[in-house]
Amino acid sequence: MQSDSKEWVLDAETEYRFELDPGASLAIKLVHGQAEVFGAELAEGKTYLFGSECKAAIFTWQGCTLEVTGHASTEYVSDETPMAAYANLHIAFEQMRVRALRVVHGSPASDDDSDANAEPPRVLVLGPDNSGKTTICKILTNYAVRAGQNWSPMLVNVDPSEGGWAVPGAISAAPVQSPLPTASPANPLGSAATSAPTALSSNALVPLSYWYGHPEIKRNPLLLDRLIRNLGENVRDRFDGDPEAHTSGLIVDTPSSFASGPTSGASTDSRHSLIKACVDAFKINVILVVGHEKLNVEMQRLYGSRLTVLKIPKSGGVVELDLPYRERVHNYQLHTYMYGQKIDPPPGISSAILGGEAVTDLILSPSSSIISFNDLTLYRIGAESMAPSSALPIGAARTVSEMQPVLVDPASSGSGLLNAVLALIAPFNPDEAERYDEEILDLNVIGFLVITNIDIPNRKMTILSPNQGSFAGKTAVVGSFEWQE
Ligand SMILES: Nc1ncnc2c1ncn2[C@@H]1O[C@H](COP(=O)(O)OP(=O)(O)OP(=O)(O)O)[C@@H](O)[C@H]1O
Repeated sequence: MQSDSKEWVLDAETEYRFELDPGASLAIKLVHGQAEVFGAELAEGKTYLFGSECKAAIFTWQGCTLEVTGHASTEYVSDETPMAAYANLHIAFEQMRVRALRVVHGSPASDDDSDANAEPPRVLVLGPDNSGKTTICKILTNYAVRAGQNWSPMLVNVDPSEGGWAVPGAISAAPVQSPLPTASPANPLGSAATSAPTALSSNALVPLSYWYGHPEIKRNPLLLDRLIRNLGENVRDRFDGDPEAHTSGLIVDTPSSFASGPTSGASTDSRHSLIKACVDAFKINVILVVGHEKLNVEMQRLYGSRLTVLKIPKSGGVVELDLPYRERVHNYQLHTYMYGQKIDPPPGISSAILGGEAVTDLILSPSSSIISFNDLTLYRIGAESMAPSSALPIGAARTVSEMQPVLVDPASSGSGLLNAVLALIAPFNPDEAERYDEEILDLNVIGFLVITNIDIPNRKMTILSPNQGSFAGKTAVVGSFEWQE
């Protein structure tokens, strides 16, 4: 054992919780027994690295011994966890999947009458700030993937402040085939292949993303509503073409502002319409409300008659994340998107794995290219600062609607493009007759860029992107995220 390592012996159904300071890393080895990090099992004898201010827990059902090296700013063992309740939920969802698969295979109906309308679980997770929504989505997804039935549940993230697999500002969906690791808040849902084809990560996901561009939903709820519906339509298309994949179901992680209006500045109306957008778009049949009595009552009233609304316990381990922390996480996410993930192991640890991969496999080298202003067409959606429609005097019309794509001229000094994060958008419909004004809102993202320099006299700008390629003729959309190395 390393001299600065500590051994933790965990009883059955307890968890070791830790929090890391900026720059600190932690190496955890499962010495023996069984253990998992948010539903993903650890392999005995392997060392797992955590960094970038990660806050997480290693839970054990049967008991285990962990060897922990490095410095955690907070670490303790808790025997009060809601894991049994989450596991019961998983069992209920598993039964729904099995029943749905039986119907797809045309197997004879069992005694169970409900086979007639057997639907896989399509779950919406709601809850206030720091209730552990993302963690619950991850645990339920990981349990499904581990069930040994070849399930690949669709995990959907409609929280634009979170980033998920892409960069913050995007909402996305991906079918998950292998357990999602936890190593850093830079990729809370595991790593995606979008960042670069050279990312040889064996378990990289291929998410479908749409670009909202802002952290807060109140900025443009109409736009978010439309993007959620677009994402839902895409997911449904995928399911229609593959009824077996459909039986794995889906799990949707939402922003806290769907649950708690006043603090987030989101009106009750826009909260409710965004929840409804999710329920419609993903044909939700189960709503999970994490530890919030009032919201549970509200959801029961609105949806209780036609779908299952369940209140589930919040874990005492969930850490309150303040605004400066969230901003640092946005930076980690963008850095990871461009450069891959690098966590220096604590002294004395030479071989370790990061989220299931060898550390060196996760390093990328982005490309910086100078392009002409004419190469890339840039848009912003809606006017730059816009009061919600409801705040306009009655009868007043906007000159620019929330949904209108507005061309951005890099040559204008107030373009706000320096250091801006841009989403590169899939090509427009090649058939001119099929084109329409707001088409750009319905196109998915094919990559993200950052403008690192603007040279107005020479009409050129420098673009940082994960991989090389030409931008000529492409379209990108700017939001309110900025990033500087
Ligand atoms: N049992 C636990 N022990 C230690 N840390 C935990 C535990 N559960 C969750 N966390 C950590 O707490 C933080 C908040 O959790 P999570 O992101 O799941 O909450 P959320 O409700 O999705 O947050 P948001 O307010 O961003 O919507 C994360 O850093 C997560 O890793």
